[in-house]
Amino acid sequence: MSSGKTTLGKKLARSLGYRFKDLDKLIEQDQNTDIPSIFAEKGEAYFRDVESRLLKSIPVNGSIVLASGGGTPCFFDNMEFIKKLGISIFLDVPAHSLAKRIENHGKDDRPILSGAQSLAETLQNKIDERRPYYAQADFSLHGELDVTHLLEKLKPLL
Ligand SMILES: Nc1ncnc2c1ncn2[C@@H]1O[C@H](COP(=O)(O)OP(=O)(O)OP(=O)(O)O)[C@@H](O)[C@H]1O
Ligand SMILES: O=C(O)C1=C[C@@H](O)[C@@H](O)[C@H](O)C1
Ligand SMILES: [Mg+2]
Repeated sequence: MSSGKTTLGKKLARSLGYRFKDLDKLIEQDQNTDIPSIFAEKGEAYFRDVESRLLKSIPVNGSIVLASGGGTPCFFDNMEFIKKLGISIFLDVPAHSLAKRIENHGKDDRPILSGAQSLAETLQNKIDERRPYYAQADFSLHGELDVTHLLEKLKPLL
């Protein structure tokens, strides 16, 4: 949820000479519609099934940088699969910064946040609930650094 997966993922892919894939985009292409419509028309359980199926269609060790969805690691055995896929990175950004990024973005395109009374509080609750999954990533980075510094921190780890 605005932690910077797409921004960093694209730059990282370019610097490694890998392809970049975004799981949310793959889902929208597969379903021929956008994510809010999938949630509204088919429900979250359906979305999570599609998300897991498409995650598992990514080739292991395929020279790909994949940006997952914000909830991807937290359902089914997805995190186990992600760990088999390659190196996993958790971009750890505090809830108040995520809330600012989402407010600036201005579009209500995240069904799991829509209608939230306090964006920062809802994000904090989600992060608390999901941290046990995110914490299984091979590396955690403080995602508030600018993207150039994030890349510098990452490159020696890969
Ligand atoms: N390292 C960073 N520091 C500050 N702002 C950033 C950073 N990385 C990304 N952003 C900004 O945060 C917003 C979300 O970035 P991005 O789309 O890369 O996140 P995401 O994790 O892919 O989000 P989503 O959950 O929508 O897929 C954008 O406005 C982007 O410019
Ligand atoms: O955090 C989540 O559960 C989500 C994040 C987005 O990337 C999308 O995958 C979808 O909106 C759900
Ligand atoms: Mg993204």
